Amino acid sequence: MSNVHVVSHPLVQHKLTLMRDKTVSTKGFRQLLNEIGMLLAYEVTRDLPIELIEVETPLAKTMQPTIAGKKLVFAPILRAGTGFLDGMLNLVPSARVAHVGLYRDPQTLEAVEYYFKAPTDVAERLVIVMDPMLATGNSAIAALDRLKRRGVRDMRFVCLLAAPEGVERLTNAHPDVEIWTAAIDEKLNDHGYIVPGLGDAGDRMFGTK
Ligand SMILES: O=P(O)(O)OC[C@H]1O[C@H](OP(=O)(O)OP(=O)(O)O)[C@H](O)[C@@H]1O
Ligand SMILES: O=c1cc[nH]c(=O)[nH]1
Ligand SMILES: [Mg+2]
Repeated sequence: MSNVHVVSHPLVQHKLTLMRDKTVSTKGFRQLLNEIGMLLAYEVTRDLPIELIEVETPLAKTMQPTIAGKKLVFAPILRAGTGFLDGMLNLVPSARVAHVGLYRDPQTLEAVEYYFKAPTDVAERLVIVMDPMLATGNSAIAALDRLKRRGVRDMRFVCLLAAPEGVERLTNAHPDVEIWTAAIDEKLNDHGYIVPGLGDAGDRMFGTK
């Protein structure tokens, strides 16, 4: 799957293994997600274009690299996507933020929108959409659809865990959007949960179950 980048960095893999453990505390889970967010931000920005600009050091004028091209928007899918946000903003503090409020209907597994707020110039930016879980793909597809309706043309999707079904559906629905994930797990269960997975990311982050 050429659209998909599995981030195999040992730090990411180690932290993900810790997060899967059902005995990890809410505090620990949130902290790990934040740390992995930072590492995934590093990976998803790895190929950003650079250009040379002139800088004057105390010793000489010199041409040195700086990030060129579109500015960034981070777009967490509420709620669980916000778990990545602080870590990502630590690396790119000047990024703007778009909030995409979606919940997955537990019966139909359809994504239901309840909030959307994006920077006015979002269409001119590179948008990194983030959500720890890519299960059926319904939420990710709905978020990308919504941002495309706002005119966004350049997007990347970052998650922690994906199910093969979600990767396939997202890739078919949005072949122009590349995916970064720390792992692709075995399957979805009958309730649309990723197996072995890590359970319900939002509930584990916020202690709501
Ligand atoms: O690929 P899908 O089948 O759409 O499933 C993934 C979605 O499910 C979870 O959100 P949930 O609806 O539980 O909301 P929450 O983040 O507020 O807990 C998760 O954070 C994703 O957004
Ligand atoms: O395994 C899953 C699937 C959807 N949402 C989650 O939080 N976990
Ligand atoms: Mg949830």
